[in-house]
Amino acid sequence: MSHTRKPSRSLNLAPATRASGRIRLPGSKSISNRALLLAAMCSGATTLEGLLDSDDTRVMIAALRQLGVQVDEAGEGRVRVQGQYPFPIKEGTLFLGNAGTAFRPLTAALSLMGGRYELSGVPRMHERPIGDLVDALRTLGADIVYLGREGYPPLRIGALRAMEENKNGGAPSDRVRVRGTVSSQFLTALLMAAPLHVARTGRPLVIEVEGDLISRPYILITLRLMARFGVNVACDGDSRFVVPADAAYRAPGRIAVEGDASTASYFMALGALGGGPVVIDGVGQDSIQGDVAFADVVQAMGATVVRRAESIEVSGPVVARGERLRAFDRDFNLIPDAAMTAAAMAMYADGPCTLRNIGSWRVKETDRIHAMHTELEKLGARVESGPDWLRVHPVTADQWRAASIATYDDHRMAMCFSLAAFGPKGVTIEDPDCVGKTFPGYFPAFGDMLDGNAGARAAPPVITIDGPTASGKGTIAHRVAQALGWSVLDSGALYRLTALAVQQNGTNPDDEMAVARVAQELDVAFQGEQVLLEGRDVAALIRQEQVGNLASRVAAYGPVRQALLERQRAFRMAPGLVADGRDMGTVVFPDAPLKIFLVADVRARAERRSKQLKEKGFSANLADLLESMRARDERDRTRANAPLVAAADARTVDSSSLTIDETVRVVLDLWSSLGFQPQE
Ligand SMILES: Nc1ncnc2c1ncn2[C@@H]1O[C@H](COP(=O)(O)OP(=O)(O)OP(=O)(O)O)[C@@H](O)[C@H]1O
Ligand SMILES: Nc1ccn([C@@H]2O[C@H](COP(=O)(O)O)[C@@H](O)[C@H]2O)c(=O)n1
Repeated sequence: MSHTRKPSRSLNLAPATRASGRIRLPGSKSISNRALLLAAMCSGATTLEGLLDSDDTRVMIAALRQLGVQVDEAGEGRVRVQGQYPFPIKEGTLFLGNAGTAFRPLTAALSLMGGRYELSGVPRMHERPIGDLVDALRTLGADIVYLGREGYPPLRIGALRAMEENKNGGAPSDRVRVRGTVSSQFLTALLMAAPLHVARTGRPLVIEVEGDLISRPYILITLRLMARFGVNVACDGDSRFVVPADAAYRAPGRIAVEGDASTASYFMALGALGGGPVVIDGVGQDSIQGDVAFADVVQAMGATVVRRAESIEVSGPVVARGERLRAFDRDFNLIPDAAMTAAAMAMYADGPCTLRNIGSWRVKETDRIHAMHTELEKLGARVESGPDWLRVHPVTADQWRAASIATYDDHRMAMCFSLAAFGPKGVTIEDPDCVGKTFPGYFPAFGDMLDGNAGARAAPPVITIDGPTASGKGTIAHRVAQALGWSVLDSGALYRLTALAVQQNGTNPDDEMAVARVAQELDVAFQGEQVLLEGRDVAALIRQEQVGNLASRVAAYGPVRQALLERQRAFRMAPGLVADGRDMGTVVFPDAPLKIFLVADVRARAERRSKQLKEKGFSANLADLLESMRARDERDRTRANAPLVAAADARTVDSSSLTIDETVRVVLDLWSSLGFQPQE
C-alpha cells in the first residue's frame, strides 16, 4: 500500500533579470502546527488567526478532528479550536503524510494521554528516525511499538503503563533524557506533551538534553507558545528544562500566527538577487522565529536590509547583469531550513560558499545535502559535500546549463531552485506542486515579483467554477475550456469515483481512513469522454444520483480531501485550466485569477438534472431529485472540511434564466476583462 503523493507536471521558469514587489507571507508552519496541538490540549476555546493553509497544517487539523477535537473554520486563515483533554476518541489509525511537525508532537501527546493508536505516514516519513523520542517517552510510561523498522515510524501506541508497573521498577520517571543532535522536534514534542505527564504524577518533570541541541530557535518557538498557553518552563541553558508540577494548558483566547520566516528566505533572496526592493510583510525584527536571522545572511552577502517590527525589506545587486554576491563560510546549525536558500544563492557569489553544521539536512523531507549537491551540479555548479557540510562554487555565465530540477517531494527544493531563474538559461522545476506542504501559492507569488510581472508565466492560469449540484458547472467548464483551448478538471468526478470504488470493493463508507486509502490509491484515467476506473469505463455509472450522494458523504472526510488534493492540482498545465467543483476557488486553486460561483434556482437545477439523467438512460423522479439535491447541497454547505462557499473574491453568476451559450459568454467576458495575455 502506497500513500505517496503523485508527482505532477513540471514548470518552466524563463530567465529573469529583476525582482521587486511586496508579499504578505503565509502563516508560519512551525507556529501553526504547534498552536493547533496546544489549543487542542487545553481547556477552553482558542481562535487561531493567520493560520497557514498547507498540506502539513491540513494533516494536523484532520488528525485532531479524527481524535474528536472540534476544529471549526472561522473565516479566511482563522480556525476555532475547542480544546479537550484527553482527546475524546481513544482509538484510531492516523495517517500523517510527511508532516514531521504533526508526527513527532502527536506521538508524544497521544502516548502520554492514554489510548490506542496507529500512526503512519508516507514512505519518506518511515525513513525519518524517531527512536530518540520513543525511548524518552517509554521512560515516562508510554507503550510504543515499531510496526516496521526499529527506530522509525509507523508506530503503534498502547495504553499508558500504570504508575506502579514501570518495568524499570517504580513509578514513571520524573526525569527524562533526549538526544538533541538529530532533530529539535523530539525535544519540542516532549516539552509540549510534558504537562500531560505532570498531570498524572503531580510532580515536576525534568527534561535533559544529551549532546549539542540543534536548531535551538525552534525550541524557543515551542517555549514561547507554551507560555502563551499558560505553561512556563524553566530552562538551564540548552541542556535542562523543568516543567512545573502545576503545569496545565489554558486557552489564551486568541493567537495571531506570524508569517513563515523560512518562506521569507526565498523572498529575501529575490530582493538580494534581482535588485529589489522586495518588502516582506508578516515577519520582522520582533519575530519569534529563528529563520528571521536569514536577513543577516543576505546582508553579509551584500544585500541592503531594512528591518521593521513586522516587515523586512531587501534590495541587492542585479546578478543577471553580472553583479555578484559576497561568498560566505558559515555555521547554519541554528537556521537549517533557510540555509538551503543560501546554498542556491551561492551560485551567484564571487567565490566558493561553505555551509557548515547542516547534518540535520540528511533526515529532513529528503536527504537535502545529497539532493542539493546533485541538482546544483545539473545547473553547472561545482559542488563538494560531506556528512554535515556543503560547498558550492559559483557558476560563471559560460558554465550555466539548462536543467530540469528534481525536487524529491521536498517543498524547499522546489522553492530554492526557483532562484535559478536568474541564470541565463532559465530552469525547469519538476513536480512544483510539492510546495503545497507550506506555501501552495508560492510560484504565482514568485512570478508576480519578476521583471515587472512574470506571474502569468510562472503558473498557468486557472478559472475555477464552484457551485451547488447541477448548476451547470461541468457543462460551462467544458465549453469555456474549449473556447480557450485549455484543459478541464471535473473534480466532482474524483469524489464520485472514490464513492463508486468504495461501493464496488465493499469498503465501509463510515470508515474515514479506509475511504481515504481508497481515494489515495484510485487508479483512474480521463480519456476524452471516457472515465476509466481500473481500466473500465465508468463515465455513465458515476453519474447516477446515488453515487453523487455517496460522493457527497465521503467528500466530507478531511483525509479523503487531503488524498485527492494534489491529484487535482496536477491538472494545472499550460496554457490554462478550467476547474469545476465545490472548493476549487477556496482550497485547491486559491490563487486562480478568475473564480466563478455558479448558482441556479433549485427547481431549475432539478429539472435540468432530470432531463440529463433521462438522456443518459436512467430513470428520474423530479420530487425525489429535488429532495436529494437539497440534502446534498445542505451537506456540502455545512461540512467542516472545505464547505461549499463562494471564495471571497469569486464572481457569482446566476444561470437560472440563462441558456448555456449565455452563461459561457458571461464567463468568457469576465476572463477577457481581466486582460490576461495568452501564454507562449
Ligand atoms: N444555463 C443552462 N441552461 C439550461 N441547462 C443547463 C444550463 N447549464 C447547464 N445545463 C444543463 O444542466 C444539466 C446539469 O449540468 P452539469 O452536469 O454541467 O451541472 P454540474 O453543476 O456540473 O452538476 P454536478 O455538480 O452535479 O456535477 C446538464 O444537462 C446541462 O446541459
Ligand atoms: N471539489 C469538489 C467536487 C465535488 N465534491 C463532492 O462530490 C460530490 C459530487 O460532485 P459533483 O460535482 O460531480 O456533483 C458533491 O456533492 C460534493 O460533495 C466536493 O466535495 N468537492
